[in-house]
Amino acid sequence: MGNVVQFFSNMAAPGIVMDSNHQSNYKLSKTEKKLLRKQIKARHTLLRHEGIETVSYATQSLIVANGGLGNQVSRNQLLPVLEKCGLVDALLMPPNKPYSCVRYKTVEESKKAYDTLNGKEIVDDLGQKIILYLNFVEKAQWKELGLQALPPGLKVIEEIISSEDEKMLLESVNWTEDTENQNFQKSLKHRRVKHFVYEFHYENNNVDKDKPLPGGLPDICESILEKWLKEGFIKHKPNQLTINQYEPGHGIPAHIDTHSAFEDEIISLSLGSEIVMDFKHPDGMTVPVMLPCRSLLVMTGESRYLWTHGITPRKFDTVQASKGHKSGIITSDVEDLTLNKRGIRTSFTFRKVRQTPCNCSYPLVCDSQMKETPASFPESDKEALQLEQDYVHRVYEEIARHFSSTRHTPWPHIVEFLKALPSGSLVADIGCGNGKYLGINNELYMIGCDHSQNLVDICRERQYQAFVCDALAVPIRSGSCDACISIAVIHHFATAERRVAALQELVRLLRPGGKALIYVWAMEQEYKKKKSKYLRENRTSQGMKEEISNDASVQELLVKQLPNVGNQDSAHSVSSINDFQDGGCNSKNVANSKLPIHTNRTSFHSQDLLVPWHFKGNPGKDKRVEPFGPLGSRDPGPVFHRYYHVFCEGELEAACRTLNNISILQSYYDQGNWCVILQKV
Ligand SMILES: O=C(O)CCC(=O)C(=O)O
Ligand SMILES: [Fe+2]
Ligand SMILES: [Zn+2]
Repeated sequence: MGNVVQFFSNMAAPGIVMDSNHQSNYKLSKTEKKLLRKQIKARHTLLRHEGIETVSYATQSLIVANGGLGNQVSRNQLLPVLEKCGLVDALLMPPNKPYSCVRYKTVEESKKAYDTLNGKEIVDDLGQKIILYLNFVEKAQWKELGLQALPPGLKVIEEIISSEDEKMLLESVNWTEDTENQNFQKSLKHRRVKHFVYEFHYENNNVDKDKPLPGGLPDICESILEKWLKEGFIKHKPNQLTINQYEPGHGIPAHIDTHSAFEDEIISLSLGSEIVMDFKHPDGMTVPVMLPCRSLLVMTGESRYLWTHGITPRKFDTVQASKGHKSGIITSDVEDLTLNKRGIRTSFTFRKVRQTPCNCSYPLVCDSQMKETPASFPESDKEALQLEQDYVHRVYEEIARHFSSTRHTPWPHIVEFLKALPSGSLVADIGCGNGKYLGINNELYMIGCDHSQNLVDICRERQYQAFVCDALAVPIRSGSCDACISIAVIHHFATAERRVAALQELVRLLRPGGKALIYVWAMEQEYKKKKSKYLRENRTSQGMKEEISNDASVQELLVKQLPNVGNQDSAHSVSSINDFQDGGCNSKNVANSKLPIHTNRTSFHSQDLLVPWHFKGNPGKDKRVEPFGPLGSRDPGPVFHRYYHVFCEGELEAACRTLNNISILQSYYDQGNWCVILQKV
């Protein structure tokens, strides 16, 4: 039970010398052979269960199997052992994992550790003996190691009930639909459902708290729940039950159980047959989890509130072939996968109906915390900042990994600019995102910054220099940069003053003669009779296409529009935008103070708007069959909205012209963007 894996049973083995380059010049003793076998087994287990690839040549970093927090080995115990072999640069100990990762200052030191610590016995926190097995890895990196973990807060408890209880529970379900006193039962397109105590309405994903159904929980459940509570498997007693029955080929669309309807802990008992349930993070990561027959799935915290869960309608599941792997994640180890024919699965999902609004830490997916008012046009600097925080900063933080996965092709004109800079130039990328321009020209010293910590983390994982900061206050000394780039950043500032301030900040960084390249999204998506790639349908073209492919699937969004409470005259920032204009755009956007939601792949109708970011699942595989999302949309992933101010022709140039000490070297249109190259004089 629990998800801690003990890699190997303990065995008494001496610390023998094993050279990583391998030793065929002498015969291994029986004990040495056994140790070698165990060490190789550790490599396989790391790969299969954790997706960690070890390497057969010496590097600075080692994975220490069995030396992990999940094995009750504390840092205090492990570090001194490791330090006997050399200077430890870093020791990563991921939570609940039966391994850790150590990086030495030099390869010599890590080789020494490999040679002397393999098979070494240490004593864990509970006084038990643990044997360490070490293997080299390319890099010590916790983020990468974490990819194959169960969603935080998720547990699968195997064999929670006996086969007799399982039989009894299955027999207690009366699926006949005729009697009056039947609990609310429906045959949905892709499964049968029955509710107890409160009906769950799939139309609005909520329960009617004032209208409990006649009869309570089935008696047999009452006693089982009491037992689980006593044994500590669950923290509170549920008061609602949904029974789902899935024939092979049935499924349930990916969804998050409505926050406002139920408390934190949601549990589901699997009966009759095992099944694979998919958990998805809004960033796009999917974790398939095997739910064995007679196991209890416990979803709490992040796994309950932020991740969606669902069962793909299909007749076979891809499962781990290796014996002994019952519950838990299905890894993508192609050598260990097989097909498993589904049987009829009946699940008992118990939940506790919530009486007070949810105050979880995931406001972006929490219906209790959703803003009553959609974003409106800012009427003060304070409101502008709030708008940027809610509709730019927070959103990028949440979507960072998914966003990054759609940002890989650098735009040619920007590459050209960077390649033309003299070698040795110091260049700052202000709003660097995932760092896709930071490695374009190795002759430059490039440094990136972004407001999103998660995006900066991605840059650092790629070995780029990046830090978190606000583009209005960049902690770089004035006049120190030979060049700056600002790609798709300035359009996220919500007032003309703030956009100018962001431009001013770029200029401040430049030395006299230094150049800045600025890109902003254009209001005109059709220019000189040519539609931008954003408007064009071609989904396979290269270049900037990938930048918008994610948004492209989104059609009109059904977003509640509030009555217009805005005061048109007060949108003073917009009039100042219009002061900059050379013409062409009008101030339509001021007519209504609430921000319109843009329909992706269509022309813009307003300069200030919200652009949806839609988490897209795996389309072929994961067809949704019932409306499940909060807005009745087909996609279960949350939709995030990013604020944009799209620039009219001449507007960026006009904004630049308000700055002192600059000259505009070039101004052009590039695939739906207005672009300026300016120089500090
Ligand atoms: O079948 C299951 O285990 C889960 C059912 C479920 O997620 C639900 O009814 O909300
Ligand atoms: Fe659910
Ligand atoms: Zn919530």
